[in-house]
Amino acid sequence: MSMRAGHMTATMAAFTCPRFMTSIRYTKQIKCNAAKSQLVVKQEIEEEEDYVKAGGSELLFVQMQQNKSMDAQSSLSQKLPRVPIGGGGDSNCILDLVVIGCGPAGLALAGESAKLGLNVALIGPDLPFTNNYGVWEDEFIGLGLEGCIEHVWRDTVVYLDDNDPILIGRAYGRVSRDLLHEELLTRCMESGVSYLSSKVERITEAPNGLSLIECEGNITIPCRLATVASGAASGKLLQYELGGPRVCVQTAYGIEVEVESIPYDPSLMVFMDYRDYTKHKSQSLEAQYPTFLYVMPMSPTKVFFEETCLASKEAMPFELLKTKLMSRLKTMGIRITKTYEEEWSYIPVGGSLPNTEQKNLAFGAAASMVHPATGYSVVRSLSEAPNYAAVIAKILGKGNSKQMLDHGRYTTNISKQAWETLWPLERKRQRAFFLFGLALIVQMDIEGTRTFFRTFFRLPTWMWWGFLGSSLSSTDLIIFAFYMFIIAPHSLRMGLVRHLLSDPTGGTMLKAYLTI
Ligand SMILES: CC(C)=CCC/C(C)=C/C=C/C(C)=C/C=C/C(C)=C/C=C/C=C(C)/C=C/C=C(C)/C=C/C=C(\C)CCC=C(C)C
Repeated sequence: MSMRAGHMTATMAAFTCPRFMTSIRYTKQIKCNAAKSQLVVKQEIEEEEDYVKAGGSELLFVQMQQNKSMDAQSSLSQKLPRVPIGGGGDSNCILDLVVIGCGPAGLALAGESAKLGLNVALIGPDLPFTNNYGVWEDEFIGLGLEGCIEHVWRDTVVYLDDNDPILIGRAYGRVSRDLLHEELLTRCMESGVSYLSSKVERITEAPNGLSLIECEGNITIPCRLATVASGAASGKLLQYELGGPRVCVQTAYGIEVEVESIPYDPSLMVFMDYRDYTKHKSQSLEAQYPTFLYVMPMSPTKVFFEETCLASKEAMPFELLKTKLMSRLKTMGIRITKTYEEEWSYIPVGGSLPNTEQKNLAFGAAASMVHPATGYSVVRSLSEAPNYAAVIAKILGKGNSKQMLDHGRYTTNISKQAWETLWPLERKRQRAFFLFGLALIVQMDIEGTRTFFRTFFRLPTWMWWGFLGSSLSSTDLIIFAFYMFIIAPHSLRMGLVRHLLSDPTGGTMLKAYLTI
Protein backbone atom coordinates (compact mmCIF):
# COMPACT_ATOMS: atom_id res chain seq x y z
CA MET A 1 0.00 0.00 0.00
CA SER A 2 1.39 3.41 -0.87
CA MET A 3 2.05 5.81 1.98
CA ARG A 4 -0.70 8.12 0.77
CA ALA A 5 -3.25 5.34 0.53
CA GLY A 6 -2.37 4.40 4.09
CA HIS A 7 -3.02 7.96 5.21
CA MET A 8 -6.37 7.99 3.54
CA THR A 9 -7.36 4.84 5.38
CA ALA A 10 -6.47 6.58 8.61
CA THR A 11 -8.76 9.49 7.72
CA MET A 12 -11.65 7.20 7.07
CA ALA A 13 -11.02 5.49 10.39
CA ALA A 14 -11.19 8.88 12.06
CA PHE A 15 -14.79 9.21 10.95
CA THR A 16 -15.71 6.33 13.21
CA CYS A 17 -14.53 8.08 16.37
CA PRO A 18 -16.80 7.60 19.39
CA ARG A 19 -18.21 11.12 19.20
CA PHE A 20 -19.72 10.35 15.83
CA MET A 21 -21.07 7.10 17.17
CA THR A 22 -23.25 8.92 19.67
CA SER A 23 -24.90 10.85 16.93
CA ILE A 24 -24.35 9.64 13.40
CA ARG A 25 -23.35 6.18 12.37
CA TYR A 26 -21.24 5.56 9.31
CA THR A 27 -20.88 2.18 7.69
CA LYS A 28 -18.27 1.94 5.04
CA GLN A 29 -16.24 -0.47 3.03
CA ILE A 30 -12.76 0.69 2.24
CA LYS A 31 -10.61 -0.97 -0.33
CA CYS A 32 -7.15 0.35 -1.03
CA ASN A 33 -5.46 -0.43 -4.27
CA ALA A 34 -1.75 0.26 -3.96
CA ALA A 35 -1.14 0.83 -7.65
CA LYS A 36 -3.76 3.50 -8.11
CA SER A 37 -4.12 4.88 -4.57
CA GLN A 38 -7.74 4.01 -5.05
CA LEU A 39 -10.34 4.13 -2.35
CA VAL A 40 -13.75 2.68 -2.62
CA VAL A 41 -15.97 4.02 0.07
CA LYS A 42 -19.53 3.16 0.84
CA GLN A 43 -21.15 5.37 3.38
CA GLU A 44 -24.47 5.29 5.09
CA ILE A 45 -25.51 8.08 7.34
CA GLU A 46 -28.00 7.25 9.98
CA GLU A 47 -29.32 10.11 12.03
CA GLU A 48 -30.36 9.49 15.57
CA GLU A 49 -32.58 11.41 17.90
CA ASP A 50 -29.81 12.83 20.07
CA TYR A 51 -28.12 14.49 17.11
CA VAL A 52 -31.33 16.27 16.23
CA LYS A 53 -31.54 17.44 19.82
CA ALA A 54 -27.91 18.53 19.88
CA GLY A 55 -29.01 21.81 18.34
CA GLY A 56 -25.79 22.54 16.58
CA SER A 57 -23.13 21.79 19.14
CA GLU A 58 -22.20 18.63 17.28
CA LEU A 59 -20.36 19.41 14.07
CA LEU A 60 -19.39 16.81 11.60
CA PHE A 61 -17.40 16.79 8.44
CA VAL A 62 -16.91 14.10 5.89
CA GLN A 63 -14.87 14.42 2.77
CA MET A 64 -14.23 11.32 0.74
CA GLN A 65 -12.23 10.95 -2.37
CA GLN A 66 -11.71 8.34 -4.99
CA ASN A 67 -8.98 7.94 -7.56
CA LYS A 68 -7.31 11.19 -6.56
CA SER A 69 -3.63 11.47 -7.15
CA MET A 70 -2.04 13.34 -4.27
CA ASP A 71 1.52 12.26 -4.92
CA ALA A 72 2.58 15.75 -5.99
CA GLN A 73 2.20 17.00 -2.41
CA SER A 74 5.16 16.74 -0.05
CA SER A 75 4.49 15.04 3.23
CA LEU A 76 4.73 17.31 6.28
CA SER A 77 6.94 14.79 8.11
CA GLN A 78 9.56 15.04 5.37
CA LYS A 79 9.68 18.82 5.29
CA LEU A 80 9.15 19.96 8.89
CA PRO A 81 11.33 19.16 11.92
CA ARG A 82 9.72 16.80 14.43
CA VAL A 83 8.27 18.27 17.61
CA PRO A 84 10.69 17.50 20.45
CA ILE A 85 8.96 15.04 22.77
CA GLY A 86 9.75 14.55 26.44
CA GLY A 87 11.11 18.04 27.22
CA GLY A 88 8.91 20.44 29.05
CA GLY A 89 11.01 21.19 32.10
CA ASP A 90 12.82 24.15 30.56
CA SER A 91 10.42 27.03 30.15
CA ASN A 92 12.48 28.40 27.23
CA CYS A 93 11.84 25.21 25.25
CA ILE A 94 8.11 25.16 25.87
CA LEU A 95 6.09 25.52 22.72
CA ASP A 96 4.17 28.77 22.61
CA LEU A 97 1.45 27.48 20.36
CA VAL A 98 0.25 24.12 19.12
CA VAL A 99 -2.04 24.21 16.10
CA ILE A 100 -4.07 21.02 15.79
CA GLY A 101 -5.04 20.21 12.21
CA CYS A 102 -3.09 20.42 8.97
CA GLY A 103 -5.64 21.70 6.48
CA PRO A 104 -5.36 25.15 4.87
CA ALA A 105 -6.52 26.93 8.06
CA GLY A 106 -4.08 25.07 10.32
CA LEU A 107 -1.07 25.46 8.05
CA ALA A 108 -1.81 29.15 7.43
CA LEU A 109 -2.17 29.95 11.12
CA ALA A 110 0.93 27.96 12.12
CA GLY A 111 3.05 29.68 9.47
CA GLU A 112 1.82 33.18 10.33
CA SER A 113 2.30 32.67 14.08
CA ALA A 114 5.82 31.29 13.71
CA LYS A 115 6.68 34.22 11.45
CA LEU A 116 5.99 36.48 14.43
CA GLY A 117 8.62 34.68 16.52
CA LEU A 118 6.41 32.17 18.34
CA ASN A 119 7.64 28.64 18.90
CA VAL A 120 4.92 26.77 17.02
CA ALA A 121 4.10 23.12 16.42
CA LEU A 122 1.54 21.58 14.14
CA ILE A 123 -0.09 18.30 15.13
CA GLY A 124 -2.39 16.21 12.98
CA PRO A 125 -2.41 13.35 10.50
CA ASP A 126 0.01 13.87 7.60
CA LEU A 127 -2.65 14.06 4.90
CA PRO A 128 -2.58 15.77 1.54
CA PHE A 129 -5.15 18.37 0.56
CA THR A 130 -7.86 16.58 -1.36
CA ASN A 131 -10.54 19.19 -2.00
CA ASN A 132 -11.17 20.93 -5.29
CA TYR A 133 -11.40 24.49 -4.01
CA GLY A 134 -12.97 27.16 -6.17
CA VAL A 135 -12.40 30.85 -5.41
CA TRP A 136 -13.15 34.26 -6.86
CA GLU A 137 -9.90 35.20 -8.54
CA ASP A 138 -9.81 38.74 -7.08
CA GLU A 139 -10.02 37.34 -3.54
CA PHE A 140 -7.06 35.02 -4.08
CA ILE A 141 -5.05 37.80 -5.72
CA GLY A 142 -5.79 39.90 -2.65
CA LEU A 143 -4.17 37.18 -0.55
CA GLY A 144 -1.09 37.04 -2.79
CA LEU A 145 -1.97 33.44 -3.65
CA GLU A 146 -2.74 33.84 -7.36
CA GLY A 147 0.21 31.54 -8.10
CA CYS A 148 -1.81 28.69 -6.56
CA ILE A 149 -4.65 29.01 -9.05
CA GLU A 150 -4.37 26.39 -11.78
CA HIS A 151 -7.21 27.52 -14.01
CA VAL A 152 -9.01 30.86 -14.38
CA TRP A 153 -12.32 31.51 -16.10
CA ARG A 154 -12.67 35.13 -17.12
CA ASP A 155 -16.36 35.10 -16.27
CA THR A 156 -18.88 33.07 -14.34
CA VAL A 157 -22.42 32.16 -15.29
CA VAL A 158 -25.59 31.18 -13.43
CA TYR A 159 -28.48 29.34 -15.10
CA LEU A 160 -31.83 29.44 -13.34
CA ASP A 161 -34.04 28.54 -16.27
CA ASP A 162 -33.71 28.01 -19.99
CA ASN A 163 -33.82 31.72 -20.77
CA ASP A 164 -31.31 34.39 -19.98
CA PRO A 165 -28.23 32.95 -18.31
CA ILE A 166 -26.88 35.45 -15.78
CA LEU A 167 -23.32 36.54 -16.53
CA ILE A 168 -21.78 37.49 -13.24
CA GLY A 169 -18.84 39.55 -14.48
CA ARG A 170 -16.36 38.08 -12.00
CA ALA A 171 -13.44 35.76 -12.72
CA TYR A 172 -13.35 32.44 -10.90
CA GLY A 173 -10.37 30.20 -10.31
CA ARG A 174 -9.73 26.62 -9.46
CA VAL A 175 -7.12 26.29 -6.74
CA SER A 176 -4.42 23.73 -7.32
CA ARG A 177 -4.54 21.72 -4.12
CA ASP A 178 -0.91 20.69 -4.73
CA LEU A 179 0.35 24.25 -5.16
CA LEU A 180 -1.63 25.57 -2.19
CA HIS A 181 -0.32 22.76 0.01
CA GLU A 182 3.24 23.45 -1.15
CA GLU A 183 2.93 27.20 -0.59
CA LEU A 184 1.52 26.92 2.94
CA LEU A 185 4.01 24.19 3.83
CA THR A 186 6.91 26.32 2.58
CA ARG A 187 5.70 29.19 4.78
CA CYS A 188 5.73 26.80 7.77
CA MET A 189 9.23 25.53 6.88
CA GLU A 190 10.63 29.03 6.47
CA SER A 191 9.23 30.23 9.77
CA GLY A 192 10.41 27.19 11.75
CA VAL A 193 7.18 25.34 12.54
CA SER A 194 7.75 21.82 13.92
CA TYR A 195 5.41 18.91 13.29
CA LEU A 196 4.05 15.75 14.85
CA SER A 197 1.99 13.31 12.80
CA SER A 198 -0.55 12.14 15.31
CA LYS A 199 -4.19 12.28 16.30
CA VAL A 200 -5.00 14.47 19.27
CA GLU A 201 -7.25 12.75 21.79
CA ARG A 202 -7.81 15.50 24.31
CA ILE A 203 -6.44 18.77 25.62
CA THR A 204 -6.09 19.16 29.36
CA GLU A 205 -4.58 21.84 31.56
CA ALA A 206 -1.58 21.28 33.83
CA PRO A 207 -1.51 22.84 37.32
CA ASN A 208 1.07 25.37 36.07
CA GLY A 209 -1.38 26.61 33.44
CA LEU A 210 0.21 24.90 30.45
CA SER A 211 -2.06 23.16 27.98
CA LEU A 212 -1.29 19.47 27.57
CA ILE A 213 -1.97 18.05 24.15
CA GLU A 214 -2.61 14.36 24.64
CA CYS A 215 -1.99 12.45 21.43
CA GLU A 216 -2.48 8.83 20.52
CA GLY A 217 0.32 6.52 21.60
CA ASN A 218 0.55 8.18 25.03
CA ILE A 219 2.41 11.21 23.76
CA THR A 220 1.76 14.46 25.62
CA ILE A 221 2.96 17.78 24.28
CA PRO A 222 2.91 20.75 26.69
CA CYS A 223 2.37 24.20 25.26
CA ARG A 224 1.21 27.61 26.35
CA LEU A 225 -1.79 27.76 24.08
CA ALA A 226 -3.59 25.32 21.81
CA THR A 227 -5.62 26.21 18.73
CA VAL A 228 -7.88 23.61 17.20
CA ALA A 229 -8.05 23.88 13.42
CA SER A 230 -9.02 20.34 12.54
CA GLY A 231 -12.20 21.14 10.66
CA ALA A 232 -15.79 20.88 11.70
CA ALA A 233 -15.20 17.46 13.30
CA SER A 234 -13.27 19.07 16.16
CA GLY A 235 -16.17 18.96 18.61
CA LYS A 236 -14.53 16.68 21.13
CA LEU A 237 -11.62 19.11 21.61
CA LEU A 238 -13.79 22.21 21.97
CA GLN A 239 -16.94 23.41 23.67
CA TYR A 240 -19.70 25.04 21.66
CA GLU A 241 -22.49 27.32 22.84
CA LEU A 242 -25.48 25.31 23.93
CA GLY A 243 -28.91 25.71 22.40
CA GLY A 244 -27.64 27.34 19.23
CA PRO A 245 -29.19 26.90 15.80
CA ARG A 246 -29.34 23.48 14.31
CA VAL A 247 -26.56 22.41 11.97
CA CYS A 248 -27.64 22.12 8.33
CA VAL A 249 -25.61 20.34 5.69
CA GLN A 250 -24.17 21.13 2.29
CA THR A 251 -23.65 17.93 0.32
CA ALA A 252 -22.07 17.48 -3.06
CA TYR A 253 -20.95 14.68 -5.33
CA GLY A 254 -18.36 15.56 -7.94
CA ILE A 255 -16.52 13.90 -10.81
CA GLU A 256 -13.65 15.02 -12.97
CA VAL A 257 -14.14 13.39 -16.34
CA GLU A 258 -13.26 13.32 -19.98
CA VAL A 259 -16.35 13.71 -22.18
CA GLU A 260 -17.04 13.67 -25.90
CA SER A 261 -18.22 17.27 -25.76
CA ILE A 262 -19.89 19.63 -23.32
CA PRO A 263 -22.85 21.92 -23.88
CA TYR A 264 -21.14 24.73 -21.94
CA ASP A 265 -18.79 27.47 -23.08
CA PRO A 266 -15.35 26.36 -21.80
CA SER A 267 -14.37 29.98 -21.14
CA LEU A 268 -17.08 30.32 -18.47
CA MET A 269 -17.26 28.73 -15.05
CA VAL A 270 -20.79 27.56 -14.25
CA PHE A 271 -21.34 28.68 -10.67
CA MET A 272 -24.87 27.32 -10.43
CA ASP A 273 -27.01 25.55 -13.01
CA TYR A 274 -30.43 25.19 -11.42
CA ARG A 275 -32.15 24.11 -14.63
CA ASP A 276 -34.18 20.97 -14.26
CA TYR A 277 -32.79 18.06 -16.28
CA THR A 278 -34.34 15.29 -14.26
CA LYS A 279 -37.35 14.93 -16.53
CA HIS A 280 -39.47 14.90 -13.41
CA LYS A 281 -38.43 11.35 -12.64
CA SER A 282 -37.72 12.04 -9.00
CA GLN A 283 -40.02 14.98 -8.58
CA SER A 284 -40.68 14.44 -4.89
CA LEU A 285 -36.99 14.13 -4.09
CA GLU A 286 -36.21 17.12 -6.27
CA ALA A 287 -38.71 19.05 -4.21
CA GLN A 288 -37.14 17.81 -1.00
CA TYR A 289 -33.58 18.59 -2.07
CA PRO A 290 -33.23 21.25 -4.76
CA THR A 291 -29.78 20.81 -6.23
CA PHE A 292 -27.67 22.60 -8.81
CA LEU A 293 -24.77 21.68 -11.04
CA TYR A 294 -21.40 23.37 -10.50
CA VAL A 295 -19.23 23.03 -13.59
CA MET A 296 -15.55 23.74 -14.16
CA PRO A 297 -14.72 23.13 -17.83
CA MET A 298 -10.96 22.54 -17.86
CA SER A 299 -10.81 22.06 -21.64
CA PRO A 300 -13.43 21.40 -24.36
CA THR A 301 -13.49 17.74 -23.24
CA LYS A 302 -12.17 17.64 -19.66
CA VAL A 303 -14.55 18.88 -17.04
CA PHE A 304 -15.35 18.82 -13.34
CA PHE A 305 -19.06 18.41 -12.55
CA GLU A 306 -20.42 18.66 -9.01
CA GLU A 307 -24.07 18.05 -8.16
CA THR A 308 -24.57 20.21 -5.09
CA CYS A 309 -27.27 20.58 -2.51
CA LEU A 310 -26.55 24.08 -1.19
CA ALA A 311 -28.07 23.39 2.22
CA SER A 312 -30.64 21.05 3.69
CA LYS A 313 -31.85 20.16 7.15
CA GLU A 314 -31.13 16.49 6.57
CA ALA A 315 -28.10 15.43 4.57
CA MET A 316 -29.04 14.57 1.01
CA PRO A 317 -28.07 10.91 0.47
CA PHE A 318 -24.92 10.66 -1.65
CA GLU A 319 -26.45 7.93 -3.79
CA LEU A 320 -29.27 10.31 -4.72
CA LEU A 321 -26.82 13.10 -5.58
CA LYS A 322 -24.92 10.71 -7.81
CA THR A 323 -28.11 9.45 -9.47
CA LYS A 324 -29.23 13.01 -10.10
CA LEU A 325 -25.89 13.97 -11.61
CA MET A 326 -25.83 10.96 -13.92
CA SER A 327 -29.42 11.48 -15.02
CA ARG A 328 -28.73 15.18 -15.61
CA LEU A 329 -25.65 14.46 -17.74
CA LYS A 330 -27.51 11.80 -19.70
CA THR A 331 -30.40 14.14 -20.43
CA MET A 332 -27.92 16.79 -21.54
CA GLY A 333 -26.40 14.28 -23.96
CA ILE A 334 -23.02 14.28 -22.19
CA ARG A 335 -21.12 11.03 -22.67
CA ILE A 336 -18.31 10.28 -20.22
CA THR A 337 -15.34 8.54 -21.80
CA LYS A 338 -13.02 8.52 -18.78
CA THR A 339 -13.36 9.27 -15.05
CA TYR A 340 -10.32 10.85 -13.41
CA GLU A 341 -11.61 11.30 -9.90
CA GLU A 342 -14.68 11.37 -7.70
CA GLU A 343 -15.46 13.26 -4.51
CA TRP A 344 -18.17 13.25 -1.91
CA SER A 345 -18.46 16.35 0.18
CA TYR A 346 -20.43 16.85 3.40
CA ILE A 347 -20.03 20.30 4.92
CA PRO A 348 -21.94 21.27 8.05
CA VAL A 349 -23.22 24.83 7.80
CA GLY A 350 -24.74 26.99 10.52
CA GLY A 351 -24.73 25.58 14.04
CA SER A 352 -23.37 27.11 17.20
CA LEU A 353 -20.34 29.27 17.75
CA PRO A 354 -17.55 27.98 19.94
CA ASN A 355 -17.83 28.93 23.59
CA THR A 356 -15.57 31.97 23.80
CA GLU A 357 -14.92 31.51 27.53
CA GLN A 358 -12.72 28.47 26.93
CA LYS A 359 -8.96 28.76 27.00
CA ASN A 360 -8.35 26.56 23.93
CA LEU A 361 -8.73 28.51 20.73
CA ALA A 362 -10.10 27.42 17.38
CA PHE A 363 -9.63 28.48 13.79
CA GLY A 364 -11.23 27.68 10.44
CA ALA A 365 -14.25 25.39 10.31
CA ALA A 366 -13.65 24.35 13.95
CA ALA A 367 -14.27 27.99 14.88
CA SER A 368 -17.52 28.03 12.87
CA MET A 369 -15.88 30.19 10.18
CA VAL A 370 -17.68 28.41 7.32
CA HIS A 371 -20.08 30.88 5.65
CA PRO A 372 -23.47 29.51 6.74
CA ALA A 373 -25.24 30.45 3.51
CA THR A 374 -22.60 29.31 1.00
CA GLY A 375 -20.36 26.68 2.63
CA TYR A 376 -17.20 28.60 1.61
CA SER A 377 -14.47 29.03 4.23
CA VAL A 378 -10.96 28.81 2.80
CA VAL A 379 -10.57 32.44 1.77
CA ARG A 380 -11.81 33.66 5.14
CA SER A 381 -9.39 31.38 7.01
CA LEU A 382 -6.44 32.37 4.84
CA SER A 383 -7.23 36.07 5.06
CA GLU A 384 -7.77 36.12 8.82
CA ALA A 385 -4.73 34.01 9.70
CA PRO A 386 -2.22 36.94 9.88
CA ASN A 387 -4.40 39.08 12.14
CA TYR A 388 -5.36 36.18 14.38
CA ALA A 389 -1.71 35.16 14.65
CA ALA A 390 -0.79 38.74 15.61
CA VAL A 391 -3.31 38.70 18.46
CA ILE A 392 -2.09 35.30 19.66
CA ALA A 393 1.50 36.59 19.55
CA LYS A 394 0.43 39.62 21.56
CA ILE A 395 -1.30 37.64 24.30
CA LEU A 396 1.65 35.26 24.47
CA GLY A 397 4.05 38.21 24.61
CA LYS A 398 7.28 37.05 26.17
CA GLY A 399 6.56 38.99 29.38
CA ASN A 400 3.59 36.75 30.05
CA SER A 401 5.59 33.56 29.71
CA LYS A 402 7.55 33.77 32.99
CA GLN A 403 4.54 35.00 34.85
CA MET A 404 2.58 31.96 33.84
CA LEU A 405 5.22 29.38 34.64
CA ASP A 406 6.20 30.94 37.99
CA HIS A 407 2.82 31.80 39.33
CA GLY A 408 0.64 28.99 38.07
CA ARG A 409 -2.62 29.48 36.26
CA TYR A 410 -3.57 32.70 34.58
CA THR A 411 -6.00 34.68 36.65
CA THR A 412 -7.91 35.80 33.57
CA ASN A 413 -8.80 34.00 30.39
CA ILE A 414 -5.84 34.96 28.20
CA SER A 415 -7.68 33.65 25.16
CA LYS A 416 -10.55 36.09 25.45
CA GLN A 417 -8.85 38.68 23.29
CA ALA A 418 -8.22 36.14 20.54
CA TRP A 419 -11.81 34.92 20.66
CA GLU A 420 -13.00 38.51 20.46
CA THR A 421 -10.82 39.06 17.40
CA LEU A 422 -12.43 36.10 15.69
CA TRP A 423 -15.96 36.69 16.88
CA PRO A 424 -16.51 40.34 17.81
CA LEU A 425 -20.09 41.52 18.27
CA GLU A 426 -20.15 42.83 14.70
CA ARG A 427 -19.20 39.42 13.27
CA LYS A 428 -21.82 37.76 15.46
CA ARG A 429 -24.48 40.11 14.03
CA GLN A 430 -23.39 39.31 10.49
CA ARG A 431 -23.49 35.61 11.26
CA ALA A 432 -26.97 35.92 12.76
CA PHE A 433 -28.04 37.44 9.45
CA PHE A 434 -26.42 34.61 7.47
CA LEU A 435 -28.12 32.02 9.70
CA PHE A 436 -31.42 33.75 8.99
CA GLY A 437 -30.60 33.47 5.27
CA LEU A 438 -29.65 29.80 5.66
CA ALA A 439 -32.95 29.02 7.40
CA LEU A 440 -34.70 30.76 4.51
CA ILE A 441 -32.88 28.74 1.85
CA VAL A 442 -33.43 25.33 3.43
CA GLN A 443 -37.20 25.70 3.41
CA MET A 444 -37.44 26.65 -0.28
CA ASP A 445 -38.51 24.30 -3.02
CA ILE A 446 -36.82 24.34 -6.43
CA GLU A 447 -39.10 27.02 -7.91
CA GLY A 448 -38.71 29.21 -4.82
CA THR A 449 -34.93 28.75 -4.98
CA ARG A 450 -34.86 29.89 -8.61
CA THR A 451 -36.94 32.99 -7.86
CA PHE A 452 -34.73 33.72 -4.86
CA PHE A 453 -31.45 33.57 -6.79
CA ARG A 454 -32.93 35.48 -9.73
CA THR A 455 -33.48 38.30 -7.24
CA PHE A 456 -30.16 37.82 -5.42
CA PHE A 457 -28.09 38.15 -8.61
CA ARG A 458 -30.00 41.30 -9.61
CA LEU A 459 -28.70 43.10 -6.52
CA PRO A 460 -25.98 45.71 -7.09
CA THR A 461 -22.69 43.90 -7.53
CA TRP A 462 -21.12 45.25 -4.34
CA MET A 463 -24.00 43.79 -2.37
CA TRP A 464 -23.95 40.21 -3.55
CA TRP A 465 -20.14 40.13 -3.84
CA GLY A 466 -19.97 41.40 -0.27
CA PHE A 467 -22.61 38.94 0.92
CA LEU A 468 -20.72 35.97 -0.52
CA GLY A 469 -17.36 37.25 0.71
CA SER A 470 -18.67 38.09 4.23
CA SER A 471 -17.46 41.65 3.76
CA LEU A 472 -20.78 43.48 4.29
CA SER A 473 -21.10 45.13 7.69
CA SER A 474 -24.20 44.43 9.76
CA THR A 475 -25.57 47.82 8.59
CA ASP A 476 -24.82 46.94 4.94
CA LEU A 477 -26.73 43.72 5.47
CA ILE A 478 -29.84 45.64 6.50
CA ILE A 479 -29.55 47.72 3.31
CA PHE A 480 -29.02 44.45 1.42
CA ALA A 481 -32.21 42.99 2.95
CA PHE A 482 -34.29 46.08 2.10
CA TYR A 483 -32.91 46.21 -1.42
CA MET A 484 -33.70 42.55 -1.92
CA PHE A 485 -37.21 43.15 -0.57
CA ILE A 486 -37.75 46.05 -2.98
CA ILE A 487 -36.64 44.21 -6.12
CA ALA A 488 -38.20 40.84 -5.19
CA PRO A 489 -41.41 39.65 -6.87
CA HIS A 490 -44.50 39.74 -4.69
CA SER A 491 -44.37 36.03 -3.72
CA LEU A 492 -40.78 36.30 -2.49
CA ARG A 493 -41.54 39.53 -0.63
CA MET A 494 -44.32 37.80 1.28
CA GLY A 495 -41.95 34.88 1.96
CA LEU A 496 -39.26 37.19 3.33
CA VAL A 497 -41.63 38.95 5.71
CA ARG A 498 -43.21 35.65 6.84
CA HIS A 499 -39.76 34.24 7.47
CA LEU A 500 -38.75 37.32 9.44
CA LEU A 501 -41.83 37.16 11.62
CA SER A 502 -42.08 33.44 12.15
CA ASP A 503 -38.66 31.79 12.00
CA PRO A 504 -36.72 31.63 15.30
CA THR A 505 -33.56 32.80 13.48
CA GLY A 506 -35.40 36.10 12.79
CA GLY A 507 -35.74 36.71 16.54
CA THR A 508 -32.13 35.68 17.16
CA MET A 509 -31.00 38.06 14.44
CA LEU A 510 -32.97 40.98 15.89
CA LYS A 511 -31.52 40.19 19.34
CA ALA A 512 -27.98 40.14 17.90
CA TYR A 513 -28.61 43.50 16.21
CA LEU A 514 -29.92 45.00 19.45
CA THR A 515 -27.01 43.75 21.57
CA ILE A 516 -24.42 46.44 22.08
C1 LIG B 1 -15.27 20.26 -2.26
C2 LIG B 1 -15.86 21.40 -1.58
C3 LIG B 1 -15.06 22.01 -0.51
C4 LIG B 1 -17.10 21.91 -1.86
C5 LIG B 1 -17.90 21.54 -3.02
C6 LIG B 1 -19.33 21.99 -2.94
C7 LIG B 1 -19.69 23.11 -3.91
C8 LIG B 1 -19.45 22.90 -5.33
C9 LIG B 1 -20.23 24.20 -3.39
C10 LIG B 1 -20.70 25.35 -4.14
C11 LIG B 1 -21.38 26.30 -3.48
C12 LIG B 1 -21.97 27.49 -4.07
C13 LIG B 1 -21.84 27.74 -5.51
C14 LIG B 1 -22.63 28.33 -3.21
C15 LIG B 1 -23.33 29.55 -3.60
C16 LIG B 1 -24.11 30.16 -2.65
C17 LIG B 1 -24.88 31.37 -2.81
C18 LIG B 1 -24.89 32.13 -4.05
C19 LIG B 1 -25.60 31.77 -1.68
C20 LIG B 1 -26.41 32.96 -1.58
C21 LIG B 1 -27.18 33.12 -0.48
C22 LIG B 1 -28.03 34.31 -0.30
C23 LIG B 1 -28.80 34.53 0.81
C24 LIG B 1 -28.87 33.56 1.91
C25 LIG B 1 -29.58 35.77 0.89
C26 LIG B 1 -30.37 36.08 1.98
C27 LIG B 1 -31.24 37.24 1.94
C28 LIG B 1 -32.07 37.60 2.98
C29 LIG B 1 -32.05 36.86 4.25
C30 LIG B 1 -32.95 38.73 2.78
C31 LIG B 1 -33.84 39.13 3.71
C32 LIG B 1 -34.72 40.24 3.46
C33 LIG B 1 -35.72 40.62 4.27
C34 LIG B 1 -36.04 39.91 5.52
C35 LIG B 1 -36.54 41.84 3.88
C36 LIG B 1 -37.17 42.51 5.01
C37 LIG B 1 -37.85 43.74 4.60
C38 LIG B 1 -38.92 44.32 5.19
C39 LIG B 1 -39.61 43.75 6.34
C40 LIG B 1 -39.47 45.58 4.64
